Amino acid sequence: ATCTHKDRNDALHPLWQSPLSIPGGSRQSPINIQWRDSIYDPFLKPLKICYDPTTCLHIWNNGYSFLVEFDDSTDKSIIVGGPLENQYRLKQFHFHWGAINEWGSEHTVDSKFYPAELHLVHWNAVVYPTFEEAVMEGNGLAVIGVFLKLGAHHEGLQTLVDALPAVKHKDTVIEFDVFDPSCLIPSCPDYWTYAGSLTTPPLTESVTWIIKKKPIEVDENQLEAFRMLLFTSDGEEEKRMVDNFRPLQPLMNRTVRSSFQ
Ligand SMILES: CCCCNCC(=O)NCCc1ccc(S(N)(=O)=O)cc1
Ligand SMILES: [Zn+2]
Repeated sequence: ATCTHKDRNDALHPLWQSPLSIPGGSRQSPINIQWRDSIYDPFLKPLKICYDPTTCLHIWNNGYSFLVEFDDSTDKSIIVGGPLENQYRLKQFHFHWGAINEWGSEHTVDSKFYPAELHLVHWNAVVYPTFEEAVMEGNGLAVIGVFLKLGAHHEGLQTLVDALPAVKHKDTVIEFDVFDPSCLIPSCPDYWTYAGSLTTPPLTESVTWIIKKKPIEVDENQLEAFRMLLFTSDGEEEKRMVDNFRPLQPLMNRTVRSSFQ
């Protein structure tokens, strides 16, 4: 039988077979953001993003997505402000996407899916000695989510897309030594924020989510380039890396705040 819309997540990749959420999980991600239910918080500060492009290290295919990893041994690439009490160090960014443009993002806005979503992952090195420890703590991580929509060609993304054939298979890596991820973040300062979790194992409830209101535009060829990556290693039966997003999780007792009216 072919995968229907409902089954696609459960059948395609065991990782995303969700037991709804982890037992006892009260702040799981992703969620649907109902725009009219979000609450404007005038005390939210603007988010300050200061990245040093030379901290970029490499791109690797970890079998779930492709990650661009950064040297997080100093405070050279950080974010501060917004809903955050401390500054957070950039560790990596990655994407989630669909097999077709109708779906692919992890978060939805008023139940609308985008074809893809970018996650910029930061950790609280002020309070915790390592990323691994921060992953286990309620205020350990801050992830900026940016929606991708089908539209104009994205120049900045293209340098990344050009490198993807070199990381087609799981566990392949390529050096990538200068890239400024700010070029992937919309200039509009508006965002939603809520307390959530990692959307892949270990699914820990350690993430302050900062979801940008405005999407970035990418073209069809750039989305197709994501879809030619593989979940599988070289020599295994090929499985295209698509639909690597987790199903929506219950809001439970949470509010989503907005930085804008
Ligand atoms: C090499 C062994 C290290 C294990 N320890 C590393 C680890 O726990 N990593 C968790 C990584 C992760 C997962 C999901 C997101 S998302 N999609 O929520 O932004 C962000 C980051
Ligand atoms: Zn992610």
